[in-house]
Amino acid sequence: MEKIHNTLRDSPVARWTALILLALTMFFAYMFIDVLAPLSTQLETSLKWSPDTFGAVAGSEYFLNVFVAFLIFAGIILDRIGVRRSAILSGILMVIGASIKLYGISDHFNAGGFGYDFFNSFWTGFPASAKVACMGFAIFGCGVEMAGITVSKGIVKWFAGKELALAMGLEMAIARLGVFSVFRLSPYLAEQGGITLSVGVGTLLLLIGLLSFSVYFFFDKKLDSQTDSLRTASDPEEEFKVSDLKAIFTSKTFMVVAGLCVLFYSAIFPFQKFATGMLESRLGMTTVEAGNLFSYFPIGAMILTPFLGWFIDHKGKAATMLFAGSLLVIICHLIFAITPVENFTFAVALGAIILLGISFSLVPAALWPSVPKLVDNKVLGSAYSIIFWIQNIGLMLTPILIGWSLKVSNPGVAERILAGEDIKYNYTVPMLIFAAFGVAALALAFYLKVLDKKKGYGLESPNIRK
Ligand SMILES: N[C@@H](Cc1c[nH]cn1)C(=O)NCC(=O)O
Repeated sequence: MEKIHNTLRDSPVARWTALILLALTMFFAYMFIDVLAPLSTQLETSLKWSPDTFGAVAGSEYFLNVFVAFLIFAGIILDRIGVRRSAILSGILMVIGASIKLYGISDHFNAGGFGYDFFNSFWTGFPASAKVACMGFAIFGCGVEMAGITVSKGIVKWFAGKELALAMGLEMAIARLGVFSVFRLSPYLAEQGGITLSVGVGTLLLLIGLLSFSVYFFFDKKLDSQTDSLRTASDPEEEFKVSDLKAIFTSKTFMVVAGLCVLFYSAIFPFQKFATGMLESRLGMTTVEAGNLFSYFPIGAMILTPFLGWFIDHKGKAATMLFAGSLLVIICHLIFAITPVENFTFAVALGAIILLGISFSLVPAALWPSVPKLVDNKVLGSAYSIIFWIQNIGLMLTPILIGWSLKVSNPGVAERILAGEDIKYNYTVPMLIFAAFGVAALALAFYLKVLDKKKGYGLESPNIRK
């Protein structure tokens, strides 16, 4: 049979190359998200960032997305201007935000450089370095979340009806590799040239990411021109209208998925920021050792996610995976929270980290490819942006809550560390809070299974139809 109607997405080489270009930027973006995560101890001694300051900086990534609702606009922008332009815009935002954060923690700024006096003149309990870092991280956060929804819509554009979940799984695997790399690299770089070197390298890598998005731009343009020329007058592309968003907000199932997403991810991403400190404290390790141990978490997720993506493409069972992943997150956080000191060995910690890695494969592999089953393609960018927006509320508040709970459940410890004493925080209360998020996510995962069975969304069905 002669093949007609071929576009670039029908060529495996072209669509996998497009995926690699998108994923490479996300690799660098995820590195930057956690570049300070393994350095909480150094930040406390060198820049006087107490746990609540550290938590606030971690949460600041989401400030503009949540309060200015940038993510909602980002979804509308994406649905209006398309994947390639949205990718470039998000890449530029990431580079600008990262550069501001780098300036805030730099020796130059903290030795009285431009703007220091101003940022040091108000709310003196919060260091000037942290204020500028928050500003930069908030702008970076707009970029990274916009990039996240853009990449998701981009993958659907290239892989719908093909290896969609596998492609999404691979993109996430590459992002997890970024987290693994930064947990290894950041403490090492900080040891060699200080925290500025770690953040400086992270910023430079984001520039390379922007370059990768720029190359993707041309692939996307070519695909669009081919798709447009194949489109017939009787089959015009459906125009996006803001009023279409009503269907998303009024879908109960969509809201359950969004709720599950915010609860699950609140037990994961904010935990990444505190995990190194927790392991240092519970196992009496150095920062480098704790960073190395925790790096098995993203590696576990990296290995498993594409396989689970393949499984969902061919066999389905996404809703069951969401349930299993939520259950595992509870077990792991409870292990960290309540295992007695004498039983909390390296092996126990490693086992819990690997289990958490499995959980972090099950939920993302199942969640993101399920969204196109719940909404129309013309509002897909907005659907991802609304889920990310709801997720960002949790990701913003949780590190603040955890930093605060760590401080109040350890009265006087921050002051004694600042005075030079070598003592550690007790992480029981923060870890119980993380476990509680898991319990709530499990309840929603169960409800989602019930809804799917009743309404037949096909969440348990394979993506590839034979
Ligand atoms: N919100 C995005 C991107 C992100 C990563 N860390 C903080 N924000 C997201 O959740 N992506 C999905 C994933 O599983 O990485």
